[in-house]
Amino acid sequence: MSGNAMKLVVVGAAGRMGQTLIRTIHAIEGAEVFAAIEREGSPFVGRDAGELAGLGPIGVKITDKPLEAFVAAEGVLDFTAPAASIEFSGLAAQARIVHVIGTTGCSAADDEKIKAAARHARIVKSGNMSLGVNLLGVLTETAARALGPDNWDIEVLEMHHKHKVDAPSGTALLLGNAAAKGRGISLAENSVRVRDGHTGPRPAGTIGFATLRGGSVIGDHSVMLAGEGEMVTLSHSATDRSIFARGAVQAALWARDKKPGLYSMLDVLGLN
Ligand SMILES: NC(=O)C1=CN([C@@H]2O[C@H](COP(=O)(O)OP(=O)(O)OC[C@H]3O[C@@H](n4cnc5c(N)ncnc54)[C@H](OP(=O)(O)O)[C@@H]3O)[C@@H](O)[C@H]2O)C=CC1
Ligand SMILES: O=C(O)C1=N[C@H](C(=O)O)C[C@H](O)C1
Repeated sequence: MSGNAMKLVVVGAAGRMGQTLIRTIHAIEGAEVFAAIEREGSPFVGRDAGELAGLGPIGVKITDKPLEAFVAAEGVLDFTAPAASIEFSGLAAQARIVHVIGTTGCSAADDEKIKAAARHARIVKSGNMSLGVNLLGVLTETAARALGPDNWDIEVLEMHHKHKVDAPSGTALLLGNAAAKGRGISLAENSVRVRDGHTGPRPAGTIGFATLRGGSVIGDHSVMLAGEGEMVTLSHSATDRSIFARGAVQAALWARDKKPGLYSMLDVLGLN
């Protein structure tokens, strides 16, 4: 670890992404696991974060005191749940630090609160922190713009592990938004999120979503552009959660010298 290593707090440190983040930060020269947080009453409070993540002890005990950790740190990596991420964004604003939010399933009202916190915190939020998916978003926007709505129908298909609690996935919505941007329309006004029973024919110009859940799938996404007699499919398959963790650390390092504001992974990766 270098003397200038960025001091990072991992919230939700015992979760699937929390443990992956601990391992990833530990392996990166320019970053340091400064603190690890779980909720009050969690059985993991008091445990060594490295030991829990399979690294062996790293001398960082999991606590339930986020503000104490934030005021002495430079950034927080947050893959938890919407209510928790809103609370953490307020604390990151108080501490004037970087807040990287990977949490999905936030409502429009949640996003407004995060935007308000970004007046004082440097927040990077994305439904997917991987380079591959963000490139897929750019390709989706280009394809949607080139093919147009008259003869091409767009469907976004995703599959995740059986523990996932939100649908469609944050990535599916990111890709749907990219398609909508390519077409110059609003996703909220043109999406079909559920189909069941006698649905009637497909409304022209809509963007459809289909959700599959099962097993241990880390995250598979396809954007299908279906035309008359042909189909273009753009896909991404995640085979290791470290792709999200590496992206989150890259986002924190990128935001270290930025002004307060709300940024996306497209800003971090220079794809905007
Ligand atoms: N943007 C991206 O690239 C990615 C986003 N994600 C998203 O990240 C989120 C987490 O996913 P995953 O790791 O699989 O989920 P997990 O359920 O495995 O982990 C979430 C962790 O956060 C903890 N937590 C919840 N609330 C709080 C709180 N108030 N304070 C402290 N800790 C809290 C949970 O504790 P407890 O169990 O006690 O509730 C749990 O340990 C999801 O929204 C998922 O969609 C996942 C991968 C990539
Ligand atoms: O919950 C997950 O696991 C994942 N969530 C993110 C999403 O909702 O898109 C990103 C990734 O696909 C894994």
